[in-house]
Amino acid sequence: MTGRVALPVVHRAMVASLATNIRQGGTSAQCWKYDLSQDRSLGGSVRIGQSQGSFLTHRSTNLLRPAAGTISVEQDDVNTYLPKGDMWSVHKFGGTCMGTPQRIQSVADIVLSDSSERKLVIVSAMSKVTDMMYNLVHKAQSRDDSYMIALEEVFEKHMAAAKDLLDGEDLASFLSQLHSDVSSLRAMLSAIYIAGHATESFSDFVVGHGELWSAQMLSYAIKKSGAPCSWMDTREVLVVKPSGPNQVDPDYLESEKRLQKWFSRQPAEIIVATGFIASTAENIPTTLKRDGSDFSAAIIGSLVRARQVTIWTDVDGVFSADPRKVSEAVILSTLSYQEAWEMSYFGANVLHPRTIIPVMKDNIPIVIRNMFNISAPGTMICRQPANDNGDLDACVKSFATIDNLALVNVEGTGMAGVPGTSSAIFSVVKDVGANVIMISQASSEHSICFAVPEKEVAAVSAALHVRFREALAAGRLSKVEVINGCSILAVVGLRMASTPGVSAMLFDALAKANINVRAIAQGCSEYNITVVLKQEDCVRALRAAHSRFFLSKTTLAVGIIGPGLIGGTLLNQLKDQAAVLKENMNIDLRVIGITGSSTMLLSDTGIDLTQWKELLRKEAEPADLANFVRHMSDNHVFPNKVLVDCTADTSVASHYYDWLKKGIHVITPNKKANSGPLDRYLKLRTLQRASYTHYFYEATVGAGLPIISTLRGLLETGDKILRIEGIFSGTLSYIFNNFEGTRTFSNVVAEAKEAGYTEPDPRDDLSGTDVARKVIILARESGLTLELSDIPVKSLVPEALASCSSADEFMQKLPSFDEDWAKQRSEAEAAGEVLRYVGVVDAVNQKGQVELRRYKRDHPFAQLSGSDNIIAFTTSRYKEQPLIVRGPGAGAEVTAGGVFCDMLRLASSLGAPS
Ligand SMILES: NC(=O)c1ccc[n+]([C@@H]2O[C@H](COP(=O)([O-])OP(=O)(O)OC[C@H]3O[C@@H](n4cnc5c(N)ncnc54)[C@H](O)[C@@H]3O)[C@@H](O)[C@H]2O)c1
Ligand SMILES: N[C@@H](CCO)C(=O)O
Ligand code: NA
Repeated sequence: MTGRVALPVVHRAMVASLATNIRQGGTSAQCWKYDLSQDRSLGGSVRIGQSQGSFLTHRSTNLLRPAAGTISVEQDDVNTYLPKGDMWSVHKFGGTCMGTPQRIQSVADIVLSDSSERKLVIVSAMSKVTDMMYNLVHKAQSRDDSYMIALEEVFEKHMAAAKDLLDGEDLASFLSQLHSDVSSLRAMLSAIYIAGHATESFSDFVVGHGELWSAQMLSYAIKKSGAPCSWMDTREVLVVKPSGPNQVDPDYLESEKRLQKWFSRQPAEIIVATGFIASTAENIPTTLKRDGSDFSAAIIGSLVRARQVTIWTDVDGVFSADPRKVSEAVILSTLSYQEAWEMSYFGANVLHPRTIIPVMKDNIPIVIRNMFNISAPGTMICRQPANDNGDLDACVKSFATIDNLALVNVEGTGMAGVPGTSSAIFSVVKDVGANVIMISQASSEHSICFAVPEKEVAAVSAALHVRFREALAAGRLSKVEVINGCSILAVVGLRMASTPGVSAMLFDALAKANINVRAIAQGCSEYNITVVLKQEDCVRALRAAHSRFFLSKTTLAVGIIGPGLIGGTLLNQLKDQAAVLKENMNIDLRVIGITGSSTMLLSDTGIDLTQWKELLRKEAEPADLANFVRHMSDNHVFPNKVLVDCTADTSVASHYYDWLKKGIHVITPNKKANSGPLDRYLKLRTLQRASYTHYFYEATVGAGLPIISTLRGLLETGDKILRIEGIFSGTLSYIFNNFEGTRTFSNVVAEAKEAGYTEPDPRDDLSGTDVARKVIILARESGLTLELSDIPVKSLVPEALASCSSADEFMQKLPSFDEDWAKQRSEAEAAGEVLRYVGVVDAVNQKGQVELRRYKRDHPFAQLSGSDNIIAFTTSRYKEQPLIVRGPGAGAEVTAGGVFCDMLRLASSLGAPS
């Protein structure tokens, strides 16, 4: 029948009515109507009747016009049109995603939430079903009649899932299909049982049912929401031909034709298609073999020129390294096809390279996403990711390892310049059926080395010895050597090509981790650098290399010694602030060790600071400072390490020199090193000045107050220090600020101890030693070469108590001296004065002094409160009026804050943003 339709200028609606006319004439042109009226990217030609009518889409006006005059439409010739291009989004859901009725419902929800105009959804069988189906075949052909029970289980599983998921007519029609499929399977299996043999196509026929059922269930689940959805048995569409053992090639032309035809019958907006299965050109059911469903998705994505193919799985995307080996591994946002390809070779759980080919030729991006964590954006695999920022470290995308390899080294002077040696070697390897994983030959041609799986190396070596017996005997070859126990570390990144310095960074990281490289290979494509090393070094190498490229350069591995009042407070401050620092300043602080005097806690990647106290109690090991330091220096994951000494211990302080020598930075509020023997101090400072390893100690004087940094600032800018004078003891400041006649002296001392101002032993404060240490520290910082013993100190510890064996005993006995103190105080008060304990650095006369003085009530030193320190710097520039720093100079929070500040100073000297 012929219809005649005039189309001078046709708007979309007109095309719809044209299609209606055709349909009324008896042609099934639904899809044509559908496409023409909705498809913005439509173009090309439609053969209608005798004449060739070209419909051109005018993209800006949405007008369709026939290229020439009037078109006669003849029903038989109406070509259906499969829309292609931007509007198609292809999704693939694997077995795990289809594991339960609830998950199938979630899959339906994900599909429905995709706003693409058209969606093609490829599904695998419900999880475990493919194995169950193979097992049916296996049982039947082994004449094990329990295949019948196993078939019943398959039936039950799908019936139960369908009953959970569907209802009403949908359920009824699915179950009736399931019944009928199971009957034919029963017949097929019985035939296999009788024959005792299943051909590949019989087996493929049986196995493919898992996908048929899951696709139908999902399409019903989607339809429930009212969305137009059809399901597709891809055996009607996908045509493949065998191309090797366990491998098939798609026949794109034939598949496309069949897809067109299929679509003309069922032009739904959403199509759920079976993954994994296909048919031969002769319509015999077959499968796409390994990774079949991903492959189906890629082929179909290419057939419809999809906008994107999304592979849904149960991981957030592709990691930069195996996260079981590298806890720092990150999800990559993009990968090029080549990179994905390289990585899949190295066993990264990406995609089979074959899967990438169909989409790669059309530049269709593949996105790998986690169906159980929809908020994760996943990894996009596309042509050339656009996130290049020009950084060296951005050139490397990922790291992978292969274990259980052996290197074979064929060496000898007779190889150089002799064509055919390598051909002879590798034909031997081929003949024993071994797989060569990498090859390296230096240009001197004296040796060829290659890696094979360890289990194949004995055969390879034996065959080489036979083949080269004469050459070995004649000395032309000196040896055929096998090195067992090797691993490969592969570094993958498209942009390594043409970026100088990448391999230097890699090898530097390996060298710093003290890892010996046995062999190296880099193809001239430069996508991959392969390094062979000892298997036992492999994970360490992987971590060291990964951290070099992926960790922020201002990542600091921190070891805390002495988690007492200050150390503990610091740990809590780090816990609260770490995330902010990382987010805002890219400073990544990881506490990888905490040691007290009896126990220590170690971690390779970072201790959970929300529970450091518990962990230190429960999971700690006996403290051992040498092991603790070894743990820090042996860690090659982190680019920088710092030990923070929060003890008051002299022996801990005596190690700073060695630590700095090892390249470990040191930060401390402990005064012992800087106020200890002068020669040691000078040696330490000389080393500090000569190296790029840092030593910071701001909290040793005035706790968190900027005393050391102020002094440094003055000196470094050329100012001359004349005198530093002040109240340097938080404890003694507190005591004399509060000893006003209302409480006894010993009570006030106890309060200061309680408030955390005192040294672990308050006698260190009362004796003036603590102040003397601070005076020495500032004096030495100003260039004076004084020993602690050079400072005359007025001790406030009653002579009788100096020999108390403990701080507790001292505190208990202190009240007996309260009367003396009360007397001193009243005498001062009577004179309108207060008692203040002061320290002085007299730079002009090169000396220091610590004493208890009386000051008039209106003197600045008399105005302090709490644990205030006040330090006055008189210098050439600040001569008339000294520069004064004042504020709380003791206490847990301010001191820990001062130590923390030093850590950030360190980070900033390592390059953190300001
Ligand atoms: N408290 C303050 O206001 C203040 C102010 C500035 C500086 N500081 C200095 O801070 C340091 C710590 O003071 P604190 O008040 O926290 O003392 P603390 O006694 O509360 O803590 C010291 C911790 O170090 C541990 N320790 C001692 N020797 C050790 C060793 N060899 N190995 C490992 N751990 C060891 C102790 O067990 C204790 O847990 C001292 O050097 C002190 O001078 C304190
Ligand atoms: N015990 C010291 C701590 C600060 O170094 C003081 O009281 O000042
Ligand atoms: Na300070």
